Amino acid sequence: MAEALLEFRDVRSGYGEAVVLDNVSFSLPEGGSMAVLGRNGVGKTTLFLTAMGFVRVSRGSVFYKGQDISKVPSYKRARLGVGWVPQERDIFPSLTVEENLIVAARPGRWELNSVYGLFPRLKERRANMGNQLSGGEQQMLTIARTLMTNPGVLLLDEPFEGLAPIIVEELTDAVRTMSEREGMALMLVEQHAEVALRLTKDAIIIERGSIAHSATSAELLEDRDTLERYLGLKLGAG
Ligand SMILES: Nc1ncnc2c1ncn2[C@@H]1O[C@H](COP(=O)(O)OP(=O)(O)OP(=O)(O)O)[C@@H](O)[C@H]1O
Repeated sequence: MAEALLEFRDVRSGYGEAVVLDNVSFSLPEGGSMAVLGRNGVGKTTLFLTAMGFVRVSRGSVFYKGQDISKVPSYKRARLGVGWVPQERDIFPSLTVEENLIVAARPGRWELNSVYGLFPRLKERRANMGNQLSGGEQQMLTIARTLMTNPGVLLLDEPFEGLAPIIVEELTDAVRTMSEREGMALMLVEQHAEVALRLTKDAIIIERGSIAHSATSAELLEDRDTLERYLGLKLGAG
């Protein structure tokens, strides 16, 4: 079995006195990819915030590459390789695309050329200012900036939300290439279960702060009952 890259062991976390996640255990292997599914407000974003250390763990532990990082501050987790792509697009509006990428850069296999290879549209726009980009291009730049930090794992929080279908297609192609061809480990929070399941190897469904179901993504895609029970989804046949 591949070694665990990011692992939650019996994690409880939340805001102040409010417990949001409880009893959460999962293991993302090197090169793995995991969809995090669940209805609104069940704790998906909180799971990422807990992995990043923005939300405190009150029980259990978070491990990265075998190291207990439960008490490691967020900036150090980022430096260790936990790469967070927040829901809010995170770019510098008054820098060009290329400057946005360069300021994020840390040594590793992801550098300007390889990132432009993944996002040709950003190469075309490399001299444009951040604030001259469309929403979809800003989202690409947000992901690309995190890649430039050469993380060990990417945590993508609803990266396709509110984007035009054509852009979603470009972005899903990039995520697939990253994951399947480049072996980049990632976790993906996504409202559209079908999109997420087609991009990942494994999936967990969160319900009221705990993992209600876990399966391979391929299995879950076929498991209409489970998708309907936890996500209220009625997928068409095939
Ligand atoms: N800063 C905060 N302080 C207190 N409670 C919060 C805070 N952020 C989120 N919560 C609560 O934590 C719970 C889980 O929220 P979270 O954003 O993790 O859910 P989610 O599954 O990502 O939902 P969505 O799909 O709507 O983004 C919700 O009940 C929410 O109200």
